Amino acid sequence: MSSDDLIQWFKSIGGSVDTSSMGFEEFPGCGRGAIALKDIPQGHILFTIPRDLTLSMRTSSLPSRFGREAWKKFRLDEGWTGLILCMMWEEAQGNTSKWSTYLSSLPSAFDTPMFWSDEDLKELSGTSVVDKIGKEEAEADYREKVAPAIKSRPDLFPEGAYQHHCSLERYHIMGSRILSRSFCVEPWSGEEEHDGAAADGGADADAMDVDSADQNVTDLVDDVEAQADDTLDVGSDDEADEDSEDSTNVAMVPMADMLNARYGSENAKLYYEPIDLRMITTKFIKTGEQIWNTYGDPPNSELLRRYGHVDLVPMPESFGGLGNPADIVEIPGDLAVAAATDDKSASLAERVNWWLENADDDTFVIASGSGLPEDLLSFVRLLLMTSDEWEKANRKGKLPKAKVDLNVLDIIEKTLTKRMQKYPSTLEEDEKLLDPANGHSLSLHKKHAIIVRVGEQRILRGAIEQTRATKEAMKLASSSGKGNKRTREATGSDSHGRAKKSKR
Ligand SMILES: C[S@@+](CC[C@H](N)C(=O)[O-])C[C@H]1O[C@@H](n2cnc3c(N)ncnc32)[C@H](O)[C@@H]1O
Repeated sequence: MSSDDLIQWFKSIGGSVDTSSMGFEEFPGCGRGAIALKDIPQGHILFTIPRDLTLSMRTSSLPSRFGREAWKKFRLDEGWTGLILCMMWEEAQGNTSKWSTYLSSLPSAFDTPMFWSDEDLKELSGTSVVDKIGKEEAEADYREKVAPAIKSRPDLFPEGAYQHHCSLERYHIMGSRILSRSFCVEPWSGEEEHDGAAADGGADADAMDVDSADQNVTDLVDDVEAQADDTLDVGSDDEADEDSEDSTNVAMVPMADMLNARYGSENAKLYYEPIDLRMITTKFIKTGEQIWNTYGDPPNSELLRRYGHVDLVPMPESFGGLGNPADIVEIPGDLAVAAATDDKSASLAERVNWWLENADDDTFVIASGSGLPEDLLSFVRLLLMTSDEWEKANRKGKLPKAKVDLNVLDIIEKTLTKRMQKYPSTLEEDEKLLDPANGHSLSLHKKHAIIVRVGEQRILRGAIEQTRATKEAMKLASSSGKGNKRTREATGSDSHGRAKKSKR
C-alpha cells in the first residue's frame, strides 16, 4: 500500500499529519521510513494519533463481544495472545473493521530469527538470541489458548471463513508485527471506566504522568529527559517485560510505527496526551534527513530478535570500526561453575542453589567497555570459598563482596574462554567473513548472525585481555610489595576495589 493511501486513511479517521514537514520514502536496508521535507525545529508536532485509533485489547470490540469472564478463562488476558486474536479477528472483518486499511499496510514477511531455517539458526550458536526466539512457547499458546477460544465461539469465528485469518501462520505474523511495531500505551485517568472486557488487567491510571492540556510543545520538549521513562519507545521492553507488562497496554499505533530507529540517532519521540498521542521532534532536523524514533537502543542480539536488523555505527576509538555500542555478552552461571570445578570433584550445587535464592540472576552481563560484572565476581568468590567461609556466608545470609584476587581472576578467565568457545567460529574468522575486501557473498541472515557474533566476541576478547592484564598487574604488585592501585585501574574497579556493575 502506498504511504499516500495510508495517510489518507489516517486523516479520514481522525489522525492529523503535517505533510508539509514530513513524508515517507524507502530507505535502502531500512524499508519505509519518515523524511524531513523541510527544516523542522525541535518541539514540532509531526502527527497526532487519537487514542481510539490505536489497536489494542482496550480499543478492539472483540474482548467485550467474547465476554470478560470467558476472555480470562481462555487466558487471553496473559501476554500477547489476546491482542493477536484481536488483530486476527479485526483483519477478518475486512472493510467493516476500523483498522482494515492499517492492517493491510503491515508487513507479512520478516527477517527475524523466528522465520529462519534451521541451517541459518545454526549461525546464531553461542549468541544471546538462540534461547530467546520463543517459537515453541508461541505455538503452545496458540494450541492451548487461542485455538480453543476460537472453537468455543463459532458465532464470532465461523468455521471456514476464519481458517485463513486465524491460522498458526497468521498468528506468528501478528505476533511479529507486535514484536517489531507495538508501543506500550498506558491509559489516562478516566479511560478505565470505558475499557472493554480485559480492562481490569491491573493498569494503574495514577501511574501515568499525563502532560497538562495547556502545556505548550516547547515545554514538552524541554521535559524530554524527565519524561524519558513515560514516553513510548517502540519495543524498548526486554524479554522479561514481555511477560510482565500489562497486556492491555500493548498497542499498535498507526503512523508512529512507520519510523525507523538507529543507535543514538533519535530525533522524534511519541508523547502521551489525554486524548491523543503525538510524535514530536526532539531535535532540529534538516531537510532530507531521516526522522528517527528510538527502539531503546538495544544490543544487536535484541534488535535482530525483535526487528530483524542490526545497527552498525562508528564505535568509540578504543574499539575502532563499526558496531553497536549497546552490545552485551551474557555469561551463564553454569560456565563459571564448570570452570571452578574443572580441577575439583567437589559439588557446588548447594552454593549455586543458595545463590539462586539470594541473588537476582544466574546470567551475568558484560557490556561494551564496562568492567567485569560485580555479580560475576561475587558468584565466583562464592564458588571458591573454603568450607568454613561458605558456612559463615550461609549462616549470615550474605553474598560475597565483588572483590578480585588471582584465584577469582583465574576462574573468570577460564569462564570467559569457555564462553568464547560456544561460537561456531573464531572472532578472526568472522571478521574476515565480514571484510568486504575478501569478497564473501553472505546471505542477509548469515551476515546479521556474524555481526551479532562479532559484537559479542569483541566484548569477550576485551574482557579476557583485561582479566589477563589485571592478573599480571597483581602479580607484579605482589612481587614488588606495592599496593594494588594499578590492579583497580586495570579491572575498571572503583575506589573500593569493586568492579563496575555492567549496564543492561
Ligand atoms: C517500526 S517498523 C519501521 C517501519 C518499517 N521500516 C516499514 O517499512 O514499515 C520497524 C522495522 O523497520 C525496519 N528498521 C527500522 N530501523 C531500521 C534500521 N536502522 N536498519 C534496518 N531496518 C530498520 C526493521 O525491519 C524493523 O522491524
